[in-house]
Amino acid sequence: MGSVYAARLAAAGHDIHMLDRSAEHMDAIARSGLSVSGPDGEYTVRVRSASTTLDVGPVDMVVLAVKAADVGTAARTVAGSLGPHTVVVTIQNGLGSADEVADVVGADRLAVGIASGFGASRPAPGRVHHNAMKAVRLGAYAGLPPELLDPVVDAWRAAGFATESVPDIVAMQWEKLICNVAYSAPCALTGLTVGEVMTHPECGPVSRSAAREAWEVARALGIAITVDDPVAHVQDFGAAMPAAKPSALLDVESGRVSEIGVINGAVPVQAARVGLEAPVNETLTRLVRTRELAIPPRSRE
Ligand SMILES: NC(=O)C1=CN([C@@H]2O[C@H](COP(=O)(O)OP(=O)(O)OC[C@H]3O[C@@H](n4cnc5c(N)ncnc54)[C@H](OP(=O)(O)O)[C@@H]3O)[C@@H](O)[C@H]2O)C=CC1
Ligand SMILES: CC(C)(CO)C(=O)C(=O)O
Repeated sequence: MGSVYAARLAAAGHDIHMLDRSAEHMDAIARSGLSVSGPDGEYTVRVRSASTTLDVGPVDMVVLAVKAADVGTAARTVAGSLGPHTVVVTIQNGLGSADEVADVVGADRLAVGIASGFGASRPAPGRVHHNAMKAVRLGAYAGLPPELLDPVVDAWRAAGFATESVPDIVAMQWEKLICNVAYSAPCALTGLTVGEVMTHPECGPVSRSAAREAWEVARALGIAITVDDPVAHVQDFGAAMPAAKPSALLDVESGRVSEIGVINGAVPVQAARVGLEAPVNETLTRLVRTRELAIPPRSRE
């Protein structure tokens, strides 16, 4: 996802410095540019730098596009690039990442993003693919003033993202969480794509129950989600990218630990806060973790 963001922002004329711990990906980009294929065809862009280390003074915006387990380390890594007016945008699925980033970079410079309907993957070093590109919603975590948030929103919009500034980031996160719980664990457990889960006679009902359950928990918590029908909500989401494999499935396929704990696993934790249970998401989470326990310890670090 970081490569998709970088490519579009670079194509819109921004100076982009990319940091990733994959030397192969960074070297390929530094050598031949970053190639993107997606709903609007294929293109290759040049970025200012692509490296496994970051040596850039204060920048206007830092985007953290790592998995939930890595946000703390990533936030500490970019400390040298933060000036008094640098906005940090952190974009993860699931719940809890923004709190961790706020502790490191400070709550008042933080914007929280939710990216929806991309289905992104990295087929080869220097190349990324995304199935669709529905929206990037951004909002202030706490005290980020509009004079710092608004130019960030404008820049994402001008780069071609359907970007909306959102006042209630918690509702935004739950609206996406309902979609993710429908596909993350069901796909990770079965190997099915998003579209296959939607129409599957056995797995489809499980996926819809997971979404319904998350929706009920959000309502019990008093979160101001604007979703009236959770099943229609997740079907609209899935219909835009039937061929996509959620990152939880990509992780399981490549022997990595997924974000299941902050996606399906977040639902029972949040349910307990209001005295509820969430057995569908709890069971799905335990089954994904069972698969993950078969991963050799080094990949789990
Ligand atoms: N993929 C998708 O379609 C979508 C994903 N999301 C969310 O976006 C977030 C990112 O997902 P995604 O792009 O798929 O994740 P990936 O794992 O594909 O990309 C993250 C990259 O960041 C690298 N990285 C992690 N920590 C550091 C660090 N400290 N310093 C430098 N590089 C680091 C990782 O390296 P390494 O491989 O070594 O770990 C990896 O190359 C997740 O929360 C995901 O749920 C949201 C919408 C769509
Ligand atoms: C593909 C999926 C379902 C998970 O990575 C996703 O979150 C998105 O593209 O919005």
